[in-house]
Amino acid sequence: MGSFAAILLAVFIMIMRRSNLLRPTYIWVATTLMGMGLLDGFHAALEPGVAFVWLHSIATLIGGLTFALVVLPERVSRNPILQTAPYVMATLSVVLGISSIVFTQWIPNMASSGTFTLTAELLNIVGGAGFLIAWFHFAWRARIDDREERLLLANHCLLFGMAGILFHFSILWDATWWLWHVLRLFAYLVILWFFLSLYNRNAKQLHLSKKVIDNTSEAIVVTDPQGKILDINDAYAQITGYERHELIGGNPNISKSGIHDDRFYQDMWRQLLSTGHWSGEIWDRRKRGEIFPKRLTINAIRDDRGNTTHYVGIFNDISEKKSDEEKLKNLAFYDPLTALPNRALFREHLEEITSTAQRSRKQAALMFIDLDGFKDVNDSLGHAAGDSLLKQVAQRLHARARKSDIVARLGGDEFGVLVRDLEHPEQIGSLAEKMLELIRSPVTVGEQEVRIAASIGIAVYPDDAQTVDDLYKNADIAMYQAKNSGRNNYTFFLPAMNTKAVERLSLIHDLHNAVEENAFELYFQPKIGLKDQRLIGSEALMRWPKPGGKPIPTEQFIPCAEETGLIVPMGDWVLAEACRQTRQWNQRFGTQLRVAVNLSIRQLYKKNVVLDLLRILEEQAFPTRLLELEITESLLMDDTLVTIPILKQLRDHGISIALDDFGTGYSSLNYLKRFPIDIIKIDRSFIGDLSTGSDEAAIVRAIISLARTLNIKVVAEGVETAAQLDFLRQHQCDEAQGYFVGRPLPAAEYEALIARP
Ligand SMILES: Nc1nc2c(ncn2[C@@H]2O[C@H](COP(=O)(O)O[C@H]3[C@@H](O)[C@H](n4cnc5c(=O)[nH]c(N)nc54)O[C@@H]3COP(=O)(O)O)[C@@H](O)[C@H]2O)c(=O)[nH]1
Repeated sequence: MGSFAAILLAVFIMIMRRSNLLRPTYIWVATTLMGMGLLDGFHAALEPGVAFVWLHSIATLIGGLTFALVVLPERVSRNPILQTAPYVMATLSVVLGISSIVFTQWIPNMASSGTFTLTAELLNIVGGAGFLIAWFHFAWRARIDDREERLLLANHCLLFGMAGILFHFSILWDATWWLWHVLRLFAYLVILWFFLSLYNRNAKQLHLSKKVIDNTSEAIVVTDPQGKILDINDAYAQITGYERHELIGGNPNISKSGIHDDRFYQDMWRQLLSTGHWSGEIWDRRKRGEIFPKRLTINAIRDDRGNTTHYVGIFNDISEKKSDEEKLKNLAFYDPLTALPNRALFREHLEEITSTAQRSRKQAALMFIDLDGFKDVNDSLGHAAGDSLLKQVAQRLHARARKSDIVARLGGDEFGVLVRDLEHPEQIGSLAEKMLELIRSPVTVGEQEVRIAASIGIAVYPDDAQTVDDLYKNADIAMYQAKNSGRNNYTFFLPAMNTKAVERLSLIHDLHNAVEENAFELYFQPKIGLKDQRLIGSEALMRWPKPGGKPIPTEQFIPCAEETGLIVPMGDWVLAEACRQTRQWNQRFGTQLRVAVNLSIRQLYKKNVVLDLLRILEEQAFPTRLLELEITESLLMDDTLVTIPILKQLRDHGISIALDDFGTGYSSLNYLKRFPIDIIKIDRSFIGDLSTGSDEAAIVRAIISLARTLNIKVVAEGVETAAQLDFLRQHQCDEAQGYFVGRPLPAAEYEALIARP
């Protein structure tokens, strides 16, 4: 019965081995058991007698020797010749078993006169010793790993080993005969238990692995060496869109996208065959036709002899990752508002274009476009309006450029256009003209129509600069030149501009420092009432003294402060200081002197401008009725929808609004009645020649008379002579200001003037 069980077990083990449920070393155990079982079983086909002893004895010898081989160090037992040992032993067992039945006469007599022969004893002792060595090996190894498994094997070997040692006594008494049989039976049962528990454990593990594979989010496919699909997991079906039955037996190339050429797949197979591994990104096609990227790893599964038995492919759908990467790339290289390339990408293009232009000997041009008045739109209509304006300008520029040109947003209200393959620099001039025209045409922002302009600077490669940095710098310089020469135009870079640009940069730098260090001074230019020629107040004028040098002219630093926006903090300081000083004088001298302060467009377009101005007045305890704010004609006309309500509010609080440089701008007397203006300051260019019959005299007379009808006060600027003053008094001009009346004076000197009786 034991031997029958052993043969069954051996077959069972072989099956388990084939389905990879057992580790390779158990093939030794399986073949040994089969050999022993066969030999033990063959004795059933023989007459009771000596053959029994012979078959049992060689079964013990073969079993013991085979098990003993297990103890050999792995590097020895891996020897190909030794690998065949279990098969040799099993074959030997079959041959010996059959020949023992056929040639019974050859079976050596192994028992006589109630004892075993020496040969029989030796066969059993050697076999038993082999088992005991294996027992010791398994018991020892059980301390290190796979404790339960090895202990069962150890017990099995111990039982067979004891049976071998007890063999000598089995013939002596019935009890030892039974004991010998029971030991061998138990040995078979222990090994049966061992394999059953092993099978159970492995089956559970396999089940678990299958579950893990099926539930993993990565797609897994198993193929045979020829690439035929043997199995897939759920994720594979889900990602590819194919049903399981559509794939099993087929080839994974069913999902080929057609994006990769044959060479790609040939390289993949070459690497797979040589290294057993391939990993990379590949585009495949889902069942419904959609192409998707995946990160694929293929591994070859090899048997003990190194032959590939399967390929396992594992992949992730990386569409999302790819789109995230794309988004990141967009963030890094594209402006999110306008979707145009940003400064970084523009620079890359510039570098690439300049290098190709170098090779092809063609020219390339860089245009820097800076919007004029954008900040004012932003400040007055809000950032959403500013954004909408930028988007529309971007669209217009993009639509106008050629496909080969690059239009980019370089930051804020600054755009760049890169024109490649320039045949003649003149063609860039007409492009700039068209761009200016596009920017100039009205833009609808929300409910409102806005008009802006731009200044364009152009630098040509390689004529104007040989490096990208220099090209940038020179286009920038040209752009500032365009701004300085009146805006809304374009300027080509000229080498002479470089010096001016350096001066300008140094002025901006110094201006920043001056604002931080509060390095400005306030001068006061007296104004008199023409009726009684008494001092009625002053115009506060900013001065920037240079330590150890000449003061920096206002015409130089005021425009620069306007451009950089520094005029806002500077203007706030002027207002506060003018009010503080005038209040002090009024308190000290019991006067009601007024003060006029220039208001820049930047200040006017500042958010909360009214509240900020009122706060400053309150802080300085200065009455609003004594303050005049001077604005220029062009500022008033720039965006009447914005400026008029602000001026009205200021006026409602008692502040007078004076229209400065009157006559130099739009000069339409018609608008005067519509706008909230209290004072007109006739520009000094009209005061120069007031001789009888001159045009200027006629204009001045007309202005005074119109202002009277509109109930607007008139101040004449730039009065330099007594004759001019007389003329103005005769024609009932209200007030006068100019060098004849008094030059702009430092506070102390102006104070002396007030104190004069
Ligand atoms: N936003 C601000 N602008 C300011 C401020 N301070 C000055 N300015 C503006 O700078 C421009 C030049 O001003 P400035 O050099 O101070 O010249 C003023 C006077 O000195 C000059 N003036 C006065 N009388 C005469 C004269 O008889 N002849 C003559 N040739 N020049 C004279 O005129 C300037 C004042 O002009 P206006 O402002 O138009 O009344 C100038 O535009 C200033 O506005 C500031 O704090 N903020």
